[in-house]
Amino acid sequence: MGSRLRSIDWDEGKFRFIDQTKLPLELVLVETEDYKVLIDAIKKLKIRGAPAIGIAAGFGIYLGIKNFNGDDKEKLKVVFESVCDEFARTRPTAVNLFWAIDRMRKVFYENLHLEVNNLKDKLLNEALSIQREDIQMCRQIGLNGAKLIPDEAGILTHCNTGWLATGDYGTALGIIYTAFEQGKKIKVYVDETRPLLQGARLTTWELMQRGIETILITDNMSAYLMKLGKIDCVIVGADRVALNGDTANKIGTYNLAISAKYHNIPFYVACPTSSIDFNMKSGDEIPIEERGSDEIVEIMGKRIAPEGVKTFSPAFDVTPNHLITAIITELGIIYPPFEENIQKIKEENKSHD
Ligand SMILES: CSC[C@@H](O)[C@@H](O)C(=O)COP(=O)(O)O
Repeated sequence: MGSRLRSIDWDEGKFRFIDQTKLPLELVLVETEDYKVLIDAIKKLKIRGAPAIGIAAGFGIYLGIKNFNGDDKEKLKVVFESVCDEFARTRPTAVNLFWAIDRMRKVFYENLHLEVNNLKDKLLNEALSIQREDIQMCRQIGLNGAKLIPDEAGILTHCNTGWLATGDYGTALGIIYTAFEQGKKIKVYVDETRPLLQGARLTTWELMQRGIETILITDNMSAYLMKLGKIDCVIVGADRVALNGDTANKIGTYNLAISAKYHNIPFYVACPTSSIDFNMKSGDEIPIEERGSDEIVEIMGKRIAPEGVKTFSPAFDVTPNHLITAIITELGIIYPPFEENIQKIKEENKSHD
């Protein structure tokens, strides 16, 4: 473990994570060598946030084959593929999960000729690289995006995109942290983010620990705050960005983008390039996760709606590209026309393969 607490980490042969469902009331650390614990943690949002899910899947796939005995490669392939499938079925929207699974698969098949223990080592190294690269990408996103934050800005953010949701630092929150470290006096308005309250529980907790001025609002207050002139920019994260810039993020992001456009306020998306789905032409193709009715009819386990009420609970929405001012990545700030400029990033990515 490094000197600073991370939401997910690899510590002397064990995977360790903060159970985010318990925050901010309790800081519970879970240590495991069982990949099934990670599958359950991702499904239940104990580990959450697109980059964090991808990193967890990398380590989880390694743990899933770590105890494989013998040298029967055909059997090993079957176990490996079934573990990958289990991770792929946890949550459908964040592309970082599938990106990480693809990276683990590539390393597995490229090294299948090796002795099984060496192959396992290669997989662990790849998981560690995914984690290390995410931390570097977040740091760079922070530096790139902080340039867009004016001094004394009122910033509105949604859901949680901080160190809890990533390898470290965060994406949208990483930008806020960097601007703050640069001495900018900022105020951050945090949407509570129903149904699971990632804003109220997690983002406020992170920001207040850093001493940043934090103002919690309920999700239905944002348009009014914009009208009052309190918001200079909106910054959110992303679970999947399509080639044309359409962006899936936590449900409620689309409302914010519409309100921001109406009030002429810049609307920024911050994400690593691992959140860009270079195979998806537009946001219409992005699979949107639907979650159980319990998350709507209850708040923190307490029932608030009548028994038998029907619910609809999409976990994400898609913000169309024309509502987005810029997409801030580790490789730089992408402005419209997104189609053309994301294509350029794709070419750059290919040359790194
Ligand atoms: C850096 S995290 C970016 C996104 O994953 C985040 O904004 C978000 O929508 C998370 O949703 P969650 O359902 O909490 O995993």
